Amino acid sequence: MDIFSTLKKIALSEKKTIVFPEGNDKRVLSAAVKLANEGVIAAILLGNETEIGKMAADLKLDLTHVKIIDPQTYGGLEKMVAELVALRNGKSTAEDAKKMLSDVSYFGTMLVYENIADGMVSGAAHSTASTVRPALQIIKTAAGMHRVSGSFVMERGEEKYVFADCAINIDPDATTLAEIAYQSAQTAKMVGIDPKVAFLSFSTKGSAKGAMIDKVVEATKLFQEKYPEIPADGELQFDAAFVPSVGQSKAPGSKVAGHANVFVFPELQSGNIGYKITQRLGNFLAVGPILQGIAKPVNDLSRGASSDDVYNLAILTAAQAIFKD
Ligand SMILES: CC(C)(COP(=O)(O)OP(=O)(O)OC[C@H]1O[C@@H](n2cnc3c(N)ncnc32)[C@H](O)[C@@H]1OP(=O)(O)O)[C@@H](O)C(=O)NCCC(=O)NCCS
Ligand SMILES: CC(=O)OP(=O)(O)O
Repeated sequence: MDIFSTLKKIALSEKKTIVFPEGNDKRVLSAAVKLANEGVIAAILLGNETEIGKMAADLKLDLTHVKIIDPQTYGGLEKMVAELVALRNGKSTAEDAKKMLSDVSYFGTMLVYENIADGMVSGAAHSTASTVRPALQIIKTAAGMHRVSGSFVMERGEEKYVFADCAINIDPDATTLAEIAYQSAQTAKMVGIDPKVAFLSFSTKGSAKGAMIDKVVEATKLFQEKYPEIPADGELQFDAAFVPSVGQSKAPGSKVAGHANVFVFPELQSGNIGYKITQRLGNFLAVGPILQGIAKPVNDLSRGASSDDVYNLAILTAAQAIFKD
């Protein structure tokens, strides 16, 4: 069974509420309505009811099963402002908080914070930075985690992989890289992949030298010390990590080289470029960025996302909410 059919079964077992701040985006509206009509989630759309109603009529969508909240007329706004001020702990005044909440990303994130929604999916029309910053400030990291990161689940037929960090940490240090690898291994387990983690580089086992490679070697060592139960190796070039014959020749004796399924990129440029090449040239389904290491599920979309991508990411978000309980 493909990953998303499995996750959909999980999501159907306990209906979670997902908020979609971009309620007036056609891709988001279609996906949210479809999921709500199928009974997979309870959907909250943010936006103006009349505008969303018109769009739904044009798209011939039935809004019976979705809830629309208009942030402009929301009755709980004063309470939300007070909560946000308290949460920001001296960093934002009531005036700042009101301004922040006029941004749907902040408003939606606060609905998750207040447990009105179990998770949020946004980013089809907003940059990753503006989607994710509220989550970092309000929801914060999960217990024991220090940084939130962003992975993609890549799927093509029977081939299933996790790529990270493709979205958040611009130039992680070795400690953060090791934490990203742990979070990615957890994401892999959630989607039914038995993780084998490769710390990627342009060097395999000392074939090149320099500070960039030292960081990857250090991250691998930290990870292996902390999580000896999860197979991991580095530094590995992608071919050594992925192709069994190349892995054997470049990293003989490695249990991971040639068989990796969780790919940890050394920094964000390679991670973001790497997933987009795999998606666009390799025709892989790319679902994410999935925020990892965060206390509650909030997930971002690429602005290039299709309605199917929104649909899949919302299913994954609902499954994350179930796993967290
Ligand atoms: C994610 C990102 C927006 C955060 O940047 P930022 O808002 O400038 O970060 P700041 O340093 O101002 O931090 C804002 C808050 O988030 C927290 N934060 C930042 N990065 C974090 C991370 N990776 N994990 C957890 N918390 C983080 C900070 O601690 C801070 O919290 P505070 O306000 O309570 O003190 C930034 O790292 C970024 O732009 N990343 C790349 C996004 C991108 O373009 N990706 C490519 C497309 S997917
Ligand atoms: C994940 C990602 O690259 O997002 P966007 O395409 O919106 O920048």
